[in-house]
Parts: sequence; C-alpha cells; structure tokens
Amino acid sequence: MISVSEAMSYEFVTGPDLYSLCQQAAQLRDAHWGKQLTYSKKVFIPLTNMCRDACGYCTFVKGPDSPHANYMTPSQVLKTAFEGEQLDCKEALFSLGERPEERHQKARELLTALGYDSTLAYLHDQCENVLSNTSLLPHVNAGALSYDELKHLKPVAASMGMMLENVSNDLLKKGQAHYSCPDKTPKRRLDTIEQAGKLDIAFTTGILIGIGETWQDRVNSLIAIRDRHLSYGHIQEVIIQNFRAKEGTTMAGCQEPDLDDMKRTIAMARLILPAEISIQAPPNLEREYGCYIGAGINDFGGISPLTKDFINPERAWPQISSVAQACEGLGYSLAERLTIYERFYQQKEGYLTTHLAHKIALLTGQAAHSTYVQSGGVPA
Ligand SMILES: O=c1nc2n(C[C@H](O)[C@H](O)[C@H](O)CO)c3cc(O)ccc3cc-2c(=O)[nH]1
Ligand SMILES: C[C@H]1O[C@@H](n2cnc3c(N)ncnc32)[C@H](O)[C@@H]1O
Ligand code: MET
Ligand code: SF4
Repeated sequence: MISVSEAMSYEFVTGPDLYSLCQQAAQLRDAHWGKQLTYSKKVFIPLTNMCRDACGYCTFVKGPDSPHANYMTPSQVLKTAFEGEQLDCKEALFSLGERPEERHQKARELLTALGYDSTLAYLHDQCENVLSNTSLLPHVNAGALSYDELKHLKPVAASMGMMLENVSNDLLKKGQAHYSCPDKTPKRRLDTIEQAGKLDIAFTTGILIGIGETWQDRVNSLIAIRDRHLSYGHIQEVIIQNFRAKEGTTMAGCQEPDLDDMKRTIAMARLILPAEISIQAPPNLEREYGCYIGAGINDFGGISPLTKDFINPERAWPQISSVAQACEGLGYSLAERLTIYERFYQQKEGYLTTHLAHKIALLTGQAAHSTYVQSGGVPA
C-alpha cells in the first residue's frame, strides 16, 4: 500500500510506465492472494427497474411510461432463486433502482398492489423470502442507504454493496453523467460507505471509469474508499468497472475506456488499497479480460449460469470454464467464493447474525462457531 502523498503525486497520476505499474501490482496481489482468483456463482434479481435517478449511462432504468417498468413479484423472485439453486448458485444479487416511489406515481401504485409503501421494505421481505426458502445468500446492491436502512437490511443480507462511482462533484453538473441524480452525490455515497462501516456490514464498493472523470478523480475516489476502510475494516472488495456506452442514453456517443485505461486503474487500485481488499473487474465488459490478471485483480465478481447481467444485458457472461482457462493459461486457478469473503465469516465478530452464520456454515460445510456471530438474528 503506497502513501497518500505518493498516490496524490503528479508522477503517480501521470504514471510510471504501464508495464512496471502492472508488474508491481501483480506482485502485491500474488503476495497476499497467491495464485488463486475467485468468482461468485450468482443469480441476478432486478427487483425493480424503476428509479428516481437518471444516470446518463444507464439502460437498466425504465421510465414510468415504459411498458417494461416493473417490480418482480415474490413468486418471480423465488422462481429465479430456485432455478439458481438447481444450478449450484450460492448468491442472490438484488440490484435495483433507487426509491422510485419518491418520484413516480406508477411505482407507488405497483408497490401498493404488492402491499408495500416503500421499495426498501419490499426489498427486505424479498431477501427474507430467499433466505428462508433457499440456500442462497442475498447480496443487496440498492444504491445509497441511510444508517437505519442498512441496519434494517443487515439481518437479511450476507453482504451489501454500492458503487461509489466517483467522488467528483463535477459529474453532477448539467450535461454530466450524474445530472439530476440525488443518490449519486459523492456526499450520499461516501456517507453510505461510512454507515455500513459503523454497522459492521461486509461491503462491496467500486468506481465506474470513463464517465467524465479525470485520472486524479479516480485516485481521489480510491483514497476515499481506503480512508473509510482504514477506519472500519469493512470493505471486502472494490470493483473497477468500465463504462459501456448504450444506445438511447445521453452518453451513447461518449468514448469508452480502453483496455490500457482499465489496466492502469486496476493497478492503481491495487497499489492504493490495503492488500486485504479484493480487487474485482467484470469479465463480460471487455473481450481481453484475461489481461486484468496481469494488472493485479484477484476476482471476477458474480457470474451467472442462469440470468443475464441486467445492467449490461448486451454483454453475455463468458462461460465459467473459459474464465478458468484464461486463469490457468497464466498460472492461476479459478475458485468459487461466497458473496461474503472468508475473512468476514471466519475471523470477524459482529458481521453476521446467527441465522446468516448458520446458512453460511451449511454452504461451506463448517459448523457455525458461536464466537463468530452476534445474537439477535433472524430465528432459524
Ligand atoms: O452483474 C453485475 N453484478 C454487479 N454486482 C455484483 C457483484 O459482481 C457480486 O454480487 C459481488 O461481487 C458479491 O459476490 C455489483 C455488486 C455491488 O455491490 C455493486 C455493484 C455491482 C455491479 C454489478 C454489475 O454491474 N453487474
Ligand atoms: C450497479 C452499477 O452498474 C454500473 N453501471 C450502470 N450503467 C453502466 C454502464 N453503462 N456501463 C458500465 N457500468 C454501468 C454503475 O456503476 C452502477 O452503480
Ligand atoms: N441503482 C443502484 C446504483 O446505481 C444499483 C443498480 S444500478 C443499475 O447504485
Ligand atoms: S445506475 Fe442505478 S441509480 Fe442510476 S439510473 Fe440506473 S438504476 Fe438508477
């Protein structure tokens, strides 16, 4: 891990040559994570595609007039989870729009028909639905959340996450990626990460690159994540995600980051972040994803044998066997992991309720140890 002043220096941002940066990063990865890369076998549950935000890069979101705007019903959620279970998936990724009912009458009506008045209350109960009827572990990616909202969700999710995206306030200006997105202010995003730390929630975050930010903004964002991790120790992984331009969005004509941009950002992340933080990059957003290994990643994120990546629906997952082959060609093996990383269920106290610890023990074949868990969980 390099110092803040080193990371902030002009030389670091403009860079030593990419080759030596990657070499350094790969060495750090090997020293901490060894020759094993990981992924999580998951199903994607897009609980609702309505949202009060309007990110310039997003096609996941559907406006209230779209015939496709929806909430999944409880039986649709369970059907996906059951089918995933049959295919040996262990994670249920709940990824959804943010507070649509605060902007759209249509969302309020759909929620009322389901018997709810808030998306987050419905999310809680659908996580519980999956938890009590299947072996899958919920991971919640619902965007910016308050302390009380995170606290309410903690007993029904093994881990949670939210992309920081970037700390630059410039992206909120008119014509920029986060214009008219109340949930994408750096303040709200950083506060969510902070509150998750206070609550001992194993947390995933990350940066989206190529959305109008500078190299210095990327470094600043990685330092902001590191600072919160140094205070609370709760960041399990940081995703480096490349923007993909989508037809029909305001950013349709914007340039996408290239492979070298990804490699340099991954290597910087590896150097700036503590070694115990997993560095993840998705294998479906870049044909040459194998090159990420040489830049210092140790994880490919969630991969699904069943559901598409609803956020990047035009980008199919590679076969898990192809990802394994790419790893093996470079002297690495590929192993499955759970949505919550091992150090949070093996060593850390307070992160899991007894119920979740028990579910994890069943999945890993280990006995739940009473000192790893806190009391007051959902009764089994
Ligand atoms: O399929 C996807 N999974 C995404 N995931 C899922 C992620 O790959 C896995 O669920 C985690 O690694 C946990 O195993 C996210 C999770 C977060 O907490 C935050 C952001 C993302 C973003 C994506 C994404 O764009 N596509
Ligand atoms: C769940 C995460 O998906 C990412 N996301 C949303 N739209 C895109 C896109 N066009 N390209 C890449 N990633 C995207 C954002 O970073 C969001 O936080
Ligand atoms: N709306 C949330 C966010 O942007 C998660 C899904 S994005 C398609 O963080
Ligand atoms: S990226 Fe997330 S917050 Fe932004 S519009 Fe899409 S669903 Fe909403």
